[in-house]
Amino acid sequence: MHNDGTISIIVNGEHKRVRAGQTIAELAAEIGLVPEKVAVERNLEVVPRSTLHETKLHDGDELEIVHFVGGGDHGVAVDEDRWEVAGKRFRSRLIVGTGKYKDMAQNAAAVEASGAEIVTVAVRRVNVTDPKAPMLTDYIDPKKITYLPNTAGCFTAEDAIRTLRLAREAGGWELVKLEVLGEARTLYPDMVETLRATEILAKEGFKPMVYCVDDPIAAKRLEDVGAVAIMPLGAPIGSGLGIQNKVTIRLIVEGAKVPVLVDAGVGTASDAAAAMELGCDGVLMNTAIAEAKDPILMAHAMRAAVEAGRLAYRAGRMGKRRYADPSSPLAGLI
Ligand SMILES: CC(=O)[C@@H](O)[C@H](O)COP(=O)(O)O
Repeated sequence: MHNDGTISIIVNGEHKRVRAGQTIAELAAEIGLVPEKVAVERNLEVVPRSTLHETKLHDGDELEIVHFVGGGDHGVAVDEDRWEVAGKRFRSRLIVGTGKYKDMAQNAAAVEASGAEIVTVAVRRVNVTDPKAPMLTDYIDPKKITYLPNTAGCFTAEDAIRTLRLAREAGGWELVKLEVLGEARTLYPDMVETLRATEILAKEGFKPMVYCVDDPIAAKRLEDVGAVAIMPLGAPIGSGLGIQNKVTIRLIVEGAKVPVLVDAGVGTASDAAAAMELGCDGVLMNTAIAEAKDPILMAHAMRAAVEAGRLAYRAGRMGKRRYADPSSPLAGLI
């Protein structure tokens, strides 16, 4: 015991001074736990819960005190997790497309089920400005959902820039998704044209999120010329093949100072989870939801997968081993 009437103990690995004669229940309450809902080990021995109110602490005790399952709040701070692009914050890390759906109503229902806060719209194909024709904005409220105009179908920098200038004139959009395709067969991005367009658009005040190859050096160049997000393909657009090169996606994530979102090629929920487990900030997809047998159910699945992948990334996966390792230690078996 110390001169001031306290004793030294270790609680959950941390040194602590407490009043001599204090009970374990009092200590639990002091550290914010409900004594009736804790499990306690003292000096590696389990302390029965029924005795916590009378068991006094001794100098040098080492305690492990935790809320037992069902007793405490094991919730994870999912809701506090946000990502940010060009100064805008979002909770959902899933961006969905607006092509290939049966109709706009089905598209809207899928967006709702996905929990997405951003939809991307091919401004050359989808009507968002002519009130005389069916408008997507009648189904997906632009006050609640951020519209991200994209340049789908553009094969030159000039084409893409012209499309986005028109979009800005019509709807005021500055946060845009740039894609400049190299050829119709593979729909691979033309990186020379993409870099050129990114630089011009950024100088004109646009905030381009840029579809690109899964190449860490190209990603750096894009960032240098003003891309506000890097969007490497997981696999060719509409292929549903899943992430073909996890190594390069991881390298892009490690090197980027702006958000990285896998764009294109996701086929099913595990592909989306894999992208998030690599540390991507989000995933953009269209075909996997729109062409599922039940697009609304798939939108739910994608939402869950993106959230699960993100949680797993934050949690930090265990290391891989070459050989088995027993789940219950074998040492000390009788
Ligand atoms: C780059 C591009 O066009 C993508 O936004 C595409 O629309 C999505 O690709 P998936 O249809 O493969 O999800």
